[in-house]
Amino acid sequence: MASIPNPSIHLSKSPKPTFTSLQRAPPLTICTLKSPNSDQKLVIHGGSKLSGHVEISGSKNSALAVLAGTLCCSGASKLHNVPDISDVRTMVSILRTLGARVEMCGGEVVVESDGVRSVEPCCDELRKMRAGFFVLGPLIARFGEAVVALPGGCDIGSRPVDLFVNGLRALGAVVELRQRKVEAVTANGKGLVGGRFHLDYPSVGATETLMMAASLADGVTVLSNVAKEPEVVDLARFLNNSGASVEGAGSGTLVINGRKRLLVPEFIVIPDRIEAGTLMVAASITGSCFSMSPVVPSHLSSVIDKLSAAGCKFKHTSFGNLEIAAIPSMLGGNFQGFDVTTGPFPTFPTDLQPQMMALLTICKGSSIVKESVFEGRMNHVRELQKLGARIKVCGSTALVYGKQKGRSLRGSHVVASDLRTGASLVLAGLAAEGITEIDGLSHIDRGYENLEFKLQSLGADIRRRSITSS
Ligand SMILES: CC(=O)N[C@H]1[C@@H](OP(=O)(O)OP(=O)(O)OC[C@H]2O[C@@H](n3ccc(=O)[nH]c3=O)[C@H](O)[C@@H]2O)O[C@H](CO)[C@@H](O)[C@@H]1O
Ligand SMILES: C=C(OP(=O)(O)O)C(=O)O
Repeated sequence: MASIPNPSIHLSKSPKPTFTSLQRAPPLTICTLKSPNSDQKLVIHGGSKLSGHVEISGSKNSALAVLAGTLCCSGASKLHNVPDISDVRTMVSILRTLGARVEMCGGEVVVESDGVRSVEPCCDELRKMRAGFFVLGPLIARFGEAVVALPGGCDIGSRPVDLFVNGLRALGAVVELRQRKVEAVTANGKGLVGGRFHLDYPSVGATETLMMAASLADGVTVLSNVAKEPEVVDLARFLNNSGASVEGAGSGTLVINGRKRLLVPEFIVIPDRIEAGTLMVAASITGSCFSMSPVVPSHLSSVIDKLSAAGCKFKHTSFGNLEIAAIPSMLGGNFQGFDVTTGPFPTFPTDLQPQMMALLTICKGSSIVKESVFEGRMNHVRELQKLGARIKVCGSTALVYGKQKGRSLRGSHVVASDLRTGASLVLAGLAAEGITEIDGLSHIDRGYENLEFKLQSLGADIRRRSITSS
C-alpha cells in the first residue's frame, strides 16, 4: 500500500450538534478500551425489578453503513453518536487497512479517506462481521476495482451476496467470485455507469452497497424493491448531506443521480432501534417500568404494537423520551402471548425475534414465531430450553409454550452463539429464578454498547466476570 498523506484530523471540542429529529444531544460516551471478552461471562441473578432511565446508543447497523459510506467522500467526514462496540472497531480497522485515517473517541469518529490506496480490505477483519462487505460499493465506484472477501456476521443462515454481485453488474462492473473473494472491475478501467436493477428481495446490505456505488456512478440509477429500513434511510441522509442525490429512501424505489465526488459531511447517527427494542423486552420480561431516550417510535411501531397488545403501556414523557410500563399485576397475572412473524421493515424486525421469544416463554398461552428473513435464526431456542423454556421448532417456525402454572425459567449455564441469541439469553436470565451464566460475550459485544452497565443502572443484578475467577 502506498504511503498515506498526513492531513491532521482533529476531533473538535465544540459542543455536539443535536440529533435533528429528536432535538436533543446524543449521549457522550467515554473513550475506553474494553478488555478481551473471550474469557469472560455474564452472571445474572434473576428477579430484580428495573426502574429509572436508560440512554440508547447510536445504531450499529446505521453507523457501520455510514462508516463504509465515508469511503465515497473526499476530506474528513465527522460522525457523531457512533456506538463503542466491537463491530465499529472492526469497521474502523478495515478502513485503516485500506489507507483511511480514522480517529475515534467518545462517540465521535472522524474518517479521512483521501489516502486510500488499497482496494482489498483485510480478510480477517471481514470475517468478523457482515457490514465490512459493504465497502465493495464505494471501492468499485471510486477506484474502478475492488477485491472483497466474503463476509462473516451472525451465523443465522446462508447469507449469499448474489444481489450485490448482480446489482454491480447492472452498473457496468465485471464481477467474479474467486476463492471466496468477490473481484470487481469496471469496463476499461472507467467508472460505474447508472443503470436499473430490481432486487429480488429487499436486502438491507445490497441496497446500501448499491446506493453508495450508484452515488458515484455516471448517470442515473434506479433501484427497485429496495430495503426500507431506517438504517437505509440514514445512509441516504448521510450521502445526501455529502452532496449525493438519492431520492426515495424509505420507499421501495431509489433514484440516484451519480456525482463525480462527494464531500465531507458532519453527521449524527440515528438511535439504535434494536437496542431500544431489547430494553423494551427487558421491561416486559421483568414486569418493570422505566424510560429510555432517544427513541424514534416510528422505527419500532411493529414492536410497540405487539407489546401494547400484550398489555404494556407506552408513554412519550418528552420529545424522544419513551416510558414503558410493563406491570402484569395490573392485568391479573402475566402478559398474554402473541404471534410474531419477522420481515423487512416495517414488519417485525428479525433482529428482535430471539429477544421477543424469550419474553413469550413467560407469557400466558402459546405463541407462534415465524422467522421469515433468515432461514437459520433459531440458535437461541436450544439455550432458552436449557433455562426451562418449552419451545418446539419446525424449520423456521417455533411454537412457544407460555408459562405453565408453578413453572418459570430457572438459571443455568448457557452460551451466546450469535449477537441476538446473547441478548435473548440476557433477557431470559433477568426473569429466571436463580443464577444464569452466559458465555460467548464477544457476540454480545459486537452490537451492544455497555449492555450490562445499562441494565445495572436500572437495578439488574448482572456482572461481567472472568471465567477463570469462578
Ligand atoms: C450489518 C447489517 O446491517 N446487518 C443487518 C442487515 O443484514 P443483511 O444486510 O445481511 O441482511 P439482508 O437484508 O441482506 O438479508 C435478508 C435476506 O436476504 C437474503 N439475501 C441477501 C443478500 C443477497 O445478496 N442475497 C440474498 O438472498 C439473505 O440471505 C436474507 O435471507 O439486515 C438484516 C435484516 O434486517 C439484519 O438482520 C442485520 O442486522
Ligand atoms: C444479524 C445481525 O448483524 P450482522 O448482520 O452484522 O450479522 C444483527 O445485528 O442482529
